[in-house]
Amino acid sequence: MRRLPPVLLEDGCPRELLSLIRTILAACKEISFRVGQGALSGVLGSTLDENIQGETQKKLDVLSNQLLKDILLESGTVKAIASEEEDYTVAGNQDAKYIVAFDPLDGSSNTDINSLVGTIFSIMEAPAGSDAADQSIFMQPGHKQVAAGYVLYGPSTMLALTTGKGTRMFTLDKTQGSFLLTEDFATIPADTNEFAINASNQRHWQSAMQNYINDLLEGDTGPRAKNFNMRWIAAMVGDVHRVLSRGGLFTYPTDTKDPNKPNKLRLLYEANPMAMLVEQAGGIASTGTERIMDIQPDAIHQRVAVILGSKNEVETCLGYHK
Ligand SMILES: O=P(O)(O)OC[C@H]1O[C@](O)(COP(=O)(O)O)[C@@H](O)[C@@H]1O
Ligand SMILES: [Mg+2]
Ligand SMILES: [Mg+2]
Repeated sequence: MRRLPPVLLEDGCPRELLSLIRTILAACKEISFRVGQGALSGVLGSTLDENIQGETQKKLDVLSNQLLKDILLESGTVKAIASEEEDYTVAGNQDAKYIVAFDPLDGSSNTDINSLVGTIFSIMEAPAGSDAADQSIFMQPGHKQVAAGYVLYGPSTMLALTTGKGTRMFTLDKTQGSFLLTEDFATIPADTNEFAINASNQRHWQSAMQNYINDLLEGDTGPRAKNFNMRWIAAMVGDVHRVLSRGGLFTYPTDTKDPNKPNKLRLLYEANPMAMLVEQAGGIASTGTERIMDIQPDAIHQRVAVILGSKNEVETCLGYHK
């Protein structure tokens, strides 16, 4: 089985970008080890702190963030970082070419139940001549990403990665510490009979999503004339992994549950990297009204509605939003 560096070099991936990706993966291997140790690691449970978004930080959120931040900044491979767990961006090496936005631990409510979690990352070039300390260097639409990926800490630790040449899956061989290529070009089937949504929010959804989900639930006796299955992992990284593996529609739509927070998922380090992975595997990623990767961000922790996955099913869902 092939290791990651030769696979990426063959694609024409610049050495500086490869080096940055390997640095991120070095931190992820450490996170994988700590997550795998579970209760033995002493880092299950919550801290007494909240992040800038008002969410209680899990000990593993803080640890994962610290590992990624320290390794990235010490390596000199990155000009600046933005993280879910950092209030503001953090300046790195002024001379480095790339900037990285990451969700150090996605699905952190799953940590205490030994269920799926992962790290999501998005890499862009810093604008020429920009200042590493300038927060606005991250205000670029997702189509500017040069690479995106996640590491899923599941029964096996897997990396899904794209540098714009398709989406590939690697599996961490823990006996030698290398990510080995296990699926060359992931392809999301255009049709599906599986969807993922947190249905407990149903009464707060907008009418378009209400109508779409109602029609799915009516199964073969309704307008869709087929039965659908539902899954919800409560970790976007796990739900998107399933979509990349066997298709499906995943959505976290706009809702009115909390008027100050109409959307849940964050654009820079959740929606954009997942959108790039999904599009590179033949799927679609939209807010309901626009392509996620065309959104011009205006804040580091900006949130967006997400509807992604199998092309034909997402298009059907988008039809309800017109
Ligand atoms: O609590 P809910 O409504 O099930 O939300 C789950 C969603 O929240 C998230 O866990 C948010 O990510 P974090 O754990 O990084 O804050 C998504 O991964 C997931 O899709
Ligand atoms: Mg997350
Ligand atoms: Mg997180």
